[in-house]
Amino acid sequence: MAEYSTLGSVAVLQVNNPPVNSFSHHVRQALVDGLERAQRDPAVRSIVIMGKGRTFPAGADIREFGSGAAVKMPNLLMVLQAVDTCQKPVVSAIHGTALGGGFELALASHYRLAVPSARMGLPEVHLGILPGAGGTQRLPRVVGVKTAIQMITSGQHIKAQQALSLGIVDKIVQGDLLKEAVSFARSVEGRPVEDRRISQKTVPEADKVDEVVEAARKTILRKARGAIAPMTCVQAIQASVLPFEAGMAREAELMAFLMTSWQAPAQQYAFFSEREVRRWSHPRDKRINFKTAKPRVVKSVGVVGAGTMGMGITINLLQAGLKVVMLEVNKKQLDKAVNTIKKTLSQKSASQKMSQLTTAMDYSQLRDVDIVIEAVFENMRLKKEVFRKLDAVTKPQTILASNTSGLNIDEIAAVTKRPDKVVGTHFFAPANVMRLLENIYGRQTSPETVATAMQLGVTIGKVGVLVGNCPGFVGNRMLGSYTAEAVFLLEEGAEPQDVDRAIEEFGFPMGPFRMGDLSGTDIGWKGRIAKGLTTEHGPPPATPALYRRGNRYCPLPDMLCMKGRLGQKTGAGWYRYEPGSRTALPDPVVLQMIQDYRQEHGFKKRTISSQEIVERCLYPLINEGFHILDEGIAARSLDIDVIYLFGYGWPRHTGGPMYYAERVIGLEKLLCSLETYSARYPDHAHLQPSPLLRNMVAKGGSLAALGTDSKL
Ligand SMILES: C/C=C(\C)C(=O)SCCNC(=O)CCNC(=O)[C@H](O)C(C)(C)COP(=O)(O)OP(=O)(O)OC[C@H]1O[C@@H](n2cnc3c(N)ncnc32)[C@H](O)[C@@H]1OP(=O)(O)O
Repeated sequence: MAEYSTLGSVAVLQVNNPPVNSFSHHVRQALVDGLERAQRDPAVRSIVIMGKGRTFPAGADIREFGSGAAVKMPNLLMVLQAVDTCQKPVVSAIHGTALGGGFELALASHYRLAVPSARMGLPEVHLGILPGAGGTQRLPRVVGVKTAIQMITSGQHIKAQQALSLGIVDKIVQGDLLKEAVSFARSVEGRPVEDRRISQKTVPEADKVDEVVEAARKTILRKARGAIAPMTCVQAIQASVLPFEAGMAREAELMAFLMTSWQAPAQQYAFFSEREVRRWSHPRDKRINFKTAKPRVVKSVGVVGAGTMGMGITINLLQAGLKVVMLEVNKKQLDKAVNTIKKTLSQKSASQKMSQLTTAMDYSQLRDVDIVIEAVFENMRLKKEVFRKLDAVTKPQTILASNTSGLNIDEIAAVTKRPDKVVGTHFFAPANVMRLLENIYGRQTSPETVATAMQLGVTIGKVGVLVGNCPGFVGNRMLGSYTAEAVFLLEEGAEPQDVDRAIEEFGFPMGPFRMGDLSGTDIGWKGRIAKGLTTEHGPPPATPALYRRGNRYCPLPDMLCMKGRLGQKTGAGWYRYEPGSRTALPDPVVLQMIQDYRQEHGFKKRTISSQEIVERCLYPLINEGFHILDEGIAARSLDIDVIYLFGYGWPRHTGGPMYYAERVIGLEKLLCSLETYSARYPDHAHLQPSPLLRNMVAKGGSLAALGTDSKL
């Protein structure tokens, strides 16, 4: 609701709809009623609108989308029209986050005040829609088309000070917002409101709009990678040079197009899933969950290993205000890491944050920390050695976490006397940037330990997802079938750039080969050597070239590594790189290597369509997701989707692999395609449809229902 009160001549409307004061139907109704009441009351000469509790309205109620409540009158447009055309000055007083419809409400007001900590913006693009309550028409009238495009297509929030510089906010107020707003409202009483109406202004430099739009188009199309909302936002902004009513009509038309697209619900699903993962449960025992398990307090963290991952994790922990003891046995590496950490932390807070960091070369210095995150090389023997030492030196309550990307947590835990306090915390590189934290539940991990790892994720600003223990966990296990199929495509006739192009056109920031070059082609190679699938000098003795342990195997990635082509770091991998450049250039040497290989093994080169590339790479990945759900490694399909959205660059506008499978491809079609491909390639095991997928197609049922139905 919106609470109505008066303070002398000022009517105050306070939106009260926790947690974020969104514009649910009852709020819209209360605002319209409040405005009418204020208009009617001769004693009222000005109106203040603000939010109660933590924030100014953060936009429309996204939970209403697609339901009757969203279209129930009055809609938001009517509320904003009432504000804009009000005869008495309306002042929006902003604190917290004025987002989406909330920011649009502020723009429809005649004056805007903000506290210094306030932030504002139009993030609708992240929900697959556009600011459809006049945001695409009013914002350019204040800041110009170029800035409006930047703000609306990025969805970024800006701070109060920047809003002031851009002319969005009239004044930044210190102290009590209500008091300040009421006093400001009094000061503008009696002044004409006509020239305060943004809707009646014209767009600055309107004659240059086509030029600006054209310049923005290329960048936006490249960045959007298949998402339709960003460019549709631009089209709406372009219409802001028309008379206001005509621009609003165009905005409404484009909004209707986006609202009815398949991408909007996918992005709204992504929004809620990102938050839903916080309500975790044990994948196989739903009685153990975020409500029943209590985390331990974590104030200090040990990090073992000062390589790329250890360094990134340390930065992340320091940024969150935690005390860190970073252990590295190699002094040179330790010094290098400290320098990099210092440089990476923001200038403003570097010295304060660095004072929270202790470096160590001796394990005994980790004795008092609350949790240790091991981030040494991905090698079981080494990890076991580290865990034995940690178990010996740390206090009994200390939780021991491994940043393994796929090794067996139970095997690591077994070398300690506290397997209940061992957990997997899989960070993604760069660890101080990537939002995903895949937490792994071992067989003996206690609920308290899991709750602590999940809470630590929240503390350090990660999106934490809890999964069970299996090789590669969820993310890398699914990725395995994707990369395997990508190299099989090379055998048949595709070139690395064909595969990458198709996957990037689908929406990934990078295809598998460019990604391989970035992370280092030797990472997978070392893993295959460790598993005995290959050696540093070629296939193990007496191994058929194209098979390992009965499974189809493509040795092309091993051959690449044997040539010393380890990716960007060696200037050559699947592509070549000019010195100092990260641009992947197709390399005749690699193409020849692939061609020779095809000839040697009797593969006949054929042209492979982008559609086949996408299906062959992504369908097995999704299929593995069904296996994972079936085995209870992930509790819900949304957990898998969030892992892929936040850790693997899966395009957000498709909702994530499992959402995409069910809502966009359709399970029946997915099954049919997998059956077709597996009939064509009977020895590609990952193309064999999962029993769960077959079952769901045969019996019906949704992935969402699967997540909420406890298997126990
Ligand atoms: C047409 C369309 C129009 C006019 C629009 O306005 S579209 C909506 C535009 N606004 C947004 O996209 C804002 C979305 N919300 C956020 O960015 C953040 O929630 C926040 C910055 C406002 C607050 O962040 P934080 O403090 O981290 O809190 P959470 O993100 O965890 O959110 C708390 C709970 O509130 C729910 N929520 C948030 N925004 C909305 C909303 N607009 N409608 C409905 N519900 C919303 C969110 O899901 C959390 O719920 P729980 O998970 O706690 O149940």
